[in-house]
Amino acid sequence: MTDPRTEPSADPGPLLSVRGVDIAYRTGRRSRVTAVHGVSFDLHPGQSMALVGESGCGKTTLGLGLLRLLPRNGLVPAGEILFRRKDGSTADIRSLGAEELRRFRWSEAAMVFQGAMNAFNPVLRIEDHFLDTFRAHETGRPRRRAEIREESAHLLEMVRLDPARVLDAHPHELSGGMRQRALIALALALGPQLLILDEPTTALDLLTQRAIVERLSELREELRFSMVFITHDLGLAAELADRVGTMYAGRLIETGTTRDIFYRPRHPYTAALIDSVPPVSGGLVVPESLPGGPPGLASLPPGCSFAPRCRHARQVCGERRPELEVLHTRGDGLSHAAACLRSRELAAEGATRD
Ligand SMILES: Nc1ncnc2c1ncn2[C@@H]1O[C@H](COP(=O)(O)OP(=O)(O)OP(=O)(O)O)[C@@H](O)[C@H]1O
Repeated sequence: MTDPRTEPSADPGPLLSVRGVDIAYRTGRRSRVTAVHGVSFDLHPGQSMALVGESGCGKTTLGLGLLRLLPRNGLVPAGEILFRRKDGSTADIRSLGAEELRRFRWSEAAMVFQGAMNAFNPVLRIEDHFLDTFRAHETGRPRRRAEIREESAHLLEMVRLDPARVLDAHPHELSGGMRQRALIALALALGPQLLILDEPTTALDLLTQRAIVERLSELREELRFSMVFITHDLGLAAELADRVGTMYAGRLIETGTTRDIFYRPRHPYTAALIDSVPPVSGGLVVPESLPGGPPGLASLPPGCSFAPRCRHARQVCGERRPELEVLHTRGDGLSHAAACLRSRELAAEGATRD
């Protein structure tokens, strides 16, 4: 578990500032479902934020929406996604034109998806993927192929792959772990300031997962990029992130430092999520798994979406929807906030974490 950097820095403000973002999917000519509701957070340079929550809570939708990579039926009908570019100017990703967006992706922010096989073109060699990426973003005179090959080799070495073996291979000739490493190298090719990773290691065995996660952490230290890390795996979140955001039914319902979330969760859902993970070591503790499932997007309950499953819910919870409320103020977007009407009361009773 890493601690957020506390020393004062020359931080010129957030790299990414997400304000009141809604993301929806069209489901018919006149119908749509809102998969992400009013999400706001700031991500400062060099920070790593994990987004956690059960399947279907909107993590992937949020990640895709931030870089405008949603499928054709996806849209971002509300909010701002402000990003401070390398030249110091700020862009609202929501309003970038197609060409600006093309230049923005890879060079400012890149995404690594789960299942690297689908991200590669099966008929192209790995070298060709690097070549295409570099060429697509060239502004001046085209660089020589040999020069690009050398740079690609360096990127592959960075993720601990042997370029001699990998550059000339087709994606199917590599193992899952090697493909995922190659994808990370490709995502880093143009020196992005932000990397969004969606379950990048889920399909891999534990040892491979661990090696990739360790390398990612080291690279983040070396290259100082920021990271949004989408995962089901709370262990990975604890290891890779200095901040965690819990999502439930499309909303961000708690955010804080990794320490806040794991040691002092203030939303009963976060607490239940943590309790549902069996401890790696220690005695026989029966995990208190969460009863029921998240609500359907089309039939969200009034009030707090978690209330029907919450053992601490009172009548008011079913009537009034809680906003994210700051419980502990810190700079650099590291405040601890929870969207629970009873969070202070429960904390005082010691009920959210005992
Ligand atoms: N292309 C789509 N069209 C319509 N609805 C979609 C589409 N993609 C996702 N959804 C819906 O949006 C909601 C959020 O899905 P999303 O994949 O973002 O959740 P998630 O938290 O990333 O889940 P997982 O961990 O399983 O990937 C789900 O209810 C899902 O059914």
